[in-house]
Amino acid sequence: MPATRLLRPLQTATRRFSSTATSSLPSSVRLVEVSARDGLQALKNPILTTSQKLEYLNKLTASGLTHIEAGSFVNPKTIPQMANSGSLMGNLPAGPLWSFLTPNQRGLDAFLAHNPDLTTTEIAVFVSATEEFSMRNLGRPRDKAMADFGEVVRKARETDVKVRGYVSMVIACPFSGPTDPKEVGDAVEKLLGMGCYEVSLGDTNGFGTPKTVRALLHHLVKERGVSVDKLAGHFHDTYGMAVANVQAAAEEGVAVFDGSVGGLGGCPFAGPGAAGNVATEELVWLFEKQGVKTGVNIEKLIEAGRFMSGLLQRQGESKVARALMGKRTVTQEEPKAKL
Ligand SMILES: CC(C)(COP(=O)([O-])OP(=O)([O-])OC[C@H]1O[C@@H](n2cnc3c(N)ncnc32)[C@H](O)[C@@H]1OP(=O)([O-])[O-])[C@@H](O)C(=O)NCCC(=O)NCCSC(=O)C[C@@](C)(O)CC(=O)[O-]
Repeated sequence: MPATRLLRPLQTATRRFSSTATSSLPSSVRLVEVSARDGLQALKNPILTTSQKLEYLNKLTASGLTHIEAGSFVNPKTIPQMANSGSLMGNLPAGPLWSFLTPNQRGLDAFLAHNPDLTTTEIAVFVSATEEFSMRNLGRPRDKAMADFGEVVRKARETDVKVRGYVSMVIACPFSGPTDPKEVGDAVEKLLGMGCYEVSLGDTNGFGTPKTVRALLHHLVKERGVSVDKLAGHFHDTYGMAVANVQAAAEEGVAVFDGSVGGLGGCPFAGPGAAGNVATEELVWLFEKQGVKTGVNIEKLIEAGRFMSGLLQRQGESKVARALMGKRTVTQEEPKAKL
């Protein structure tokens, strides 16, 4: 067969792929930085002081991030790293929206007791799509957790507190296997119905693949009519699939993604080996290289990651940060590329 005939289908396929991939991505995304909560919560030591955390949060703010989870009002005996979350309030830098995880009414009361500026702070509530993880993470069955959070959100909304929602184990659960997308849909609808402005879909153990992520979003958006504007992606990178899953979700219309600088973290109740979120550096690189605006300066973000690595005395997991710090990406055009 002549070479031109062999090339033609390939060129057509490439054209089709490029136009689909770029046209279906949003023009900008909002990144929600969770390293100061999800990233740190599993670490028993070193426990970071309030001033160390504030210095880190200032560096994150300087990078241009506009939405940052700063801490949680949870049991300090099980999550000692979050015990000083309240002391951050009042000293948070101007600019971002600051989020605090609250597991119950007591968490909301503690949040309010620290006189938060309600124009720049919010709480986040969290449920599980699976019964087993609900018991481990919240000590309550799903129905009870949802009913309790219904009251928390009602009271929060009465006092004009914005509430973000999370659903964990949206793809699969290490304790019960694959998650039925209908369970996720039920939880998402209940959280939105009670007054959460957005629900972040937690692939807590990183079991997702682009195929399962697309199937979940298809169920939520196409079959149940959930507005994609109300959804965020929260992908852990346990199996190295998080970037691929983010790309798939973005192509399905999701435009809000949680990330953790340096890929720090993991839920302490999600079983052994639960890894951190997709590194925020990877999110910035992935999107900016495809012309999708993040508003984040990657060099300043990497500087924040270096600072955190120094505090924790451990290397970050971000390949992008490592490449840019070590200038391993050197190609003909890369050194001149503006990031
Ligand atoms: C789940 C509860 C609240 C059970 O709290 P409970 O139902 O109230 O249970 P309890 O009454 O048996 O209380 C247990 C202990 O927690 C204390 N307590 C209770 N509530 C509070 C509070 N608000 N602030 C401070 N202390 C609290 C309470 O005082 C008691 O202390 P003790 O008497 O044993 O000394 C508690 O065990 C807890 O705070 N656990 C930590 C949960 C947590 O932080 N999980 C990780 C975050 S979720 C996550 O990472 C997933 C996510 C969001 O990232 C998305 C994803 O990746 O999928």
